[in-house]
Amino acid sequence: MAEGVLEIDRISKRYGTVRALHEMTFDVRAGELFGFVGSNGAGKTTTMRIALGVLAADSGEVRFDGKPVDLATRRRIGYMPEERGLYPKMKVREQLVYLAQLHGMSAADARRATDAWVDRLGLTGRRDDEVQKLSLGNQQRVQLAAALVHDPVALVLDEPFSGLDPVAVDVMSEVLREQSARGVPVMFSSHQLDLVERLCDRVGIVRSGQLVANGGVAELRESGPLRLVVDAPDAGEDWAAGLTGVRVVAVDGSRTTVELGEDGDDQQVLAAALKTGPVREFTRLRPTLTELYRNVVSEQGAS
Ligand SMILES: Nc1ncnc2c1ncn2[C@@H]1O[C@H](COP(=O)(O)OP(=O)(O)OP(=O)(O)O)[C@@H](O)[C@H]1O
Repeated sequence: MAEGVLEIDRISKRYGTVRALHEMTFDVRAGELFGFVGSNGAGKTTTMRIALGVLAADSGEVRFDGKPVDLATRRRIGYMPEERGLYPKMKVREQLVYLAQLHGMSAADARRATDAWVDRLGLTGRRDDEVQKLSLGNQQRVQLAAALVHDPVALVLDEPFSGLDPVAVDVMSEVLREQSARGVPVMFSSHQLDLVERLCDRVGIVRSGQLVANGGVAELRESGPLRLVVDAPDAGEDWAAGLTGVRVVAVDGSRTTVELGEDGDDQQVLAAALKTGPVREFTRLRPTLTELYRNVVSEQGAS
């Protein structure tokens, strides 16, 4: 069982005049599913390529299990590159056996592991087909098998869910959960925030080459502003206007959604609503990951 922690420590990278990463820092712990999110060009792929040694950093260090990652360790990390990395003319089984051996497995172990993953990922009927003849979703399953076939100690996956149909998304989710349950640190990037929210133990939001939020999904949501949904059928439209620390964000018929600032008080809102007559609903809401993400991105727009 893998026990390591993958640490990304103050990684900086420039492409000419473009600052792609600036002291990017986070870690992915053993047994953790870490979702890496951020807008296009934020620096996710660059970070993952540096973690795998496909690209050199200008400064900073990547460590696994407390030690700087060297070639031998890299061979033990499962990687799914964004540009994918399969040989189109090679057959599925032949290719996976070959890749497993490149990662140091014996021929017999490579065949055994290949057959197990081919079966697990529903590729048995395709194992003697050339990769280029498979649908994109099936190619992605092969790519996942390639990342897993050598029994990796950590997994780094660049947008593994993009382009998958719902059944394939379920298979991918299940496999990633299984791997993290085995103690493998798993990080993946995605633009599908609902999926990240459902699946991940921890989420990192990257903006302009830096991590601007990092925490458990529940913890991140708790850190966001509290909203209240109040249904007061007899109240006038502006019953909540003028309450201290309260901002009205939506009015839908008799339902009003307000956001509480630091000096806002939910009990004061409830009392004000009750003064107008009956209150049919009073719900506390924390922002979803998607809403938090939008806040982070719009702060970027404002800065
Ligand atoms: N080979 C390259 N040459 C020059 N600039 C590059 C190169 N690769 C990436 N960049 C720039 O570095 C920044 C970070 O890009 P990166 O691909 O890491 O972002 P990303 O978060 O993975 O984006 P996406 O979600 O679109 O995949 C962007 O400004 C990008 O244009």
